[in-house]
Amino acid sequence: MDFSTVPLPSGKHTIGKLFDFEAGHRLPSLAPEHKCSRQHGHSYEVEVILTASELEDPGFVTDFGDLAPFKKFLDTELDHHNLHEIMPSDPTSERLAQFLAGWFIQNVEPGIPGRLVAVRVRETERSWARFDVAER
Ligand SMILES: Nc1nc2c(c(=O)[nH]1)N=C([C@H](O)[C@H](O)COP(=O)(O)OP(=O)(O)OP(=O)(O)O)CN2
Ligand SMILES: [Zn+2]
Repeated sequence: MDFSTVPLPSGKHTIGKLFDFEAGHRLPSLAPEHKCSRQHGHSYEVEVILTASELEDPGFVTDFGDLAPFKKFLDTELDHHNLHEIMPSDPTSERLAQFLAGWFIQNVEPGIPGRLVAVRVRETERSWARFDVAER
């Protein structure tokens, strides 16, 4: 069969990569009777989502392997830490997603062709928050 005539539609490529870490937190701004005001921990899952206007050889938005500095940051600075050491205000999933987007843009983006679109943070199997980076 000849597949050379299959048309390639115009559109945008998006990639994502999942990371995880374990950390403790509490949300002190909540009422004392709220369970999340007490110290507790989560197995956090973080997904970074990237796009690029054009693919780099051999057809990547960004080589998944080039996201290794983000994994190193999570492993050394967040894994088995208390998130209050890192974030000044209540470390909700929403704020954590925004903070991680900022760190990624500052420290990983300059060395890769892709641009960060969003960061999704999952605290539990059923709860997640996503921060969408504004158009740049
Ligand atoms: N919008 C948000 N709401 C809540 C956050 C948050 O970051 N953003 N965080 C919490 C707590 O951290 C809590 O640990 C997680 O909440 P919840 O989903 O209620 O956790 P459970 O697994 O215990 O949920 P159940 O459905 O009750 O089992 C609270 N809210
Ligand atoms: Zn929590």
